[in-house]
Parts: sequence; C-alpha cells; structure tokens
Amino acid sequence: MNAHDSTLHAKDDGIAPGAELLRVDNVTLRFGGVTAISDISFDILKGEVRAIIGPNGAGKTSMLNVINGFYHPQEGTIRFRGETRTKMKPYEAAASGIARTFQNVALFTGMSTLDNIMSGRSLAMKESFLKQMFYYGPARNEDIEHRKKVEEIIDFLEIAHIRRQPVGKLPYGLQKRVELGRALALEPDLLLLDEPMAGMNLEEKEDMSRFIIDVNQQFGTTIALIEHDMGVVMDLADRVVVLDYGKKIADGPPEEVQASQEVIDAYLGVPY
Ligand SMILES: Nc1ncnc2c1ncn2[C@@H]1O[C@H](COP(=O)(O)OP(=O)(O)OP(=O)(O)O)[C@@H](O)[C@H]1O
Repeated sequence: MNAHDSTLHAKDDGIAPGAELLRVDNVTLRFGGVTAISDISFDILKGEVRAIIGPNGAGKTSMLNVINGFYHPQEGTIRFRGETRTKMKPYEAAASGIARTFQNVALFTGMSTLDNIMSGRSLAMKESFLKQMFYYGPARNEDIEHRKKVEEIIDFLEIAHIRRQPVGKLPYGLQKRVELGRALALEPDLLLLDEPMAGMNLEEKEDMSRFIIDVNQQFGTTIALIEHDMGVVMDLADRVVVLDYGKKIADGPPEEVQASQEVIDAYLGVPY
C-alpha cells in the first residue's frame, strides 16, 4: 500500500508541523523515597521523532507513564495540544490521541493478531469491545467500519499471513509488530514506544525501524521512543532527550547529544 491509498492518519488537530504538540514542565515523580524523575522539562513537536535515552533506571519508562497518565507526578504539568493537565487517566490519554507500546510485549496472548489489533480500536468504538467480538446487535455495522481500518494496519505492517494466529505462539519480533499495530489502531496523534527493538535481531530491527519511519512520514504521527541502540536513535530521531538518575542532562539533535561529554560519561562510555 502506498501513502495515497491509506486512510490511516493522525487527527488534524490544527497544530502545524513543527509546533508544540506536548510539553512536560518541571515534572517530579517520586515513589516513596525514590525520585524517579526530578524537575524535568522538554517538549515534543508535531511531526517529529523524539528519542528518550539514558542508562537503566534513569526514569525513561516513568516519563512515558507520566505522559500517558499512568503515573501522576507530585510536581509539574503536562500540556498536550495547548491544554494543561496535572491528572489524566490512561484511557483519557488514549481517547485524546496518545497511544503506547510497552517494554515487555503486553498483548492478549490467546487471541489472534486480528483480535489484538481490533482491541486497540475499542476506544474509537461506541459499542463495547466484547460486543464487537461477538457481533452483538448494533455493534455489527460499526464493526465492519473498524475492521477496514484494522485490515489496513495489517497490510501496512505486512502481517496478513499471521492474522488468525494466536499471538502467544508468534516469534518475539512479530509480537512487537502486532503490538505496534494495536497502538496504531487508535490512529494516534502521539505514539509512545517503549524500547520497540528490544530483544530483536538485526533484520527485525531494520523492519521495525522502517515501520516507525513510515508511520511518522505517511500518517503524520508524532513519535516519542525509548531506545538503547544508539545506531537506531541516530537513524530515527530528530531530537534526543537524555536522562540520568531522573535528571535531564542533554537535549538536542542526535549528533550534538552524542558529542556531549556529560552524555558520554553517563551513558555512552566512549564517543559513539
Ligand atoms: N512503580 C514503581 N515503584 C517504585 N519505584 C519505581 C517504580 N517504577 C520505577 N521506579 C523506580 O524509578 C526509577 C526509574 O525507573 P524507570 O523504570 O523509569 O527507569 P528506566 O530509565 O525506564 O530504566 P530501564 O532502562 O531499566 O527500563 C528506578 O529507580 C526505579 O526503580
């Protein structure tokens, strides 16, 4: 499928490419005595690929969890599409166009590829997901419309051959791709990817990189991703924010960040 055939795209929310889509302002998040995130501010611009990097325990996943409403910071605010919020539930974040994937695959392992991706559309549906699954009453017509979108995602991700297979039996790389499909089913404006290439071999990484670039360029979806592979970060990211012990230590284009002595000392070890 090429870009012109696709009906999948981020919502037209009136925000111009390159303008602020999301802003994190002075966010601090504590778990008891542990400060996971300490007074962090950064923005994500419409249409960009923004990487979040840093050593283990730096606060990267916690940051995604704050952005999608899973954690509520003790201090600071999140502004999304110009609206400031201190508290938002994950389903509200999803309904407003923020989708995410997880560090460890979080799919319904007994369900097929098709049903897993369909489940990602449940927020876009008026009728409940369970009714959709069993074709109950008025859900039937709505189901057909949503099925079309899901079929487009399946074509786009080149997973038609595994559409009926239970995802628990699929190789890890394909499970990660199905998980991406489920997030795309929301037609998000902002897609949060937590280590989308973790545990993948080189070929699987190359495939995933290509899909991420295509989602960004064809659908206009803004992407924030956590990634440890610096080669991937250099290839994909427009800008990189670097965390260390919950603090932001660098923020800028990949070339600039990788040359920063503080980043080399804290994370990269040797100049990349
Ligand atoms: N639910 C929680 N309860 C208590 N402490 C937590 C919780 N979640 C995270 N932490 C702590 O917050 C800090 C940041 O963790 P986080 O998982 O955000 O780091 P990370 O950069 O994503 O690490 P990794 O690369 O290993 O995934 C760590 O010290 C971690 O132990």
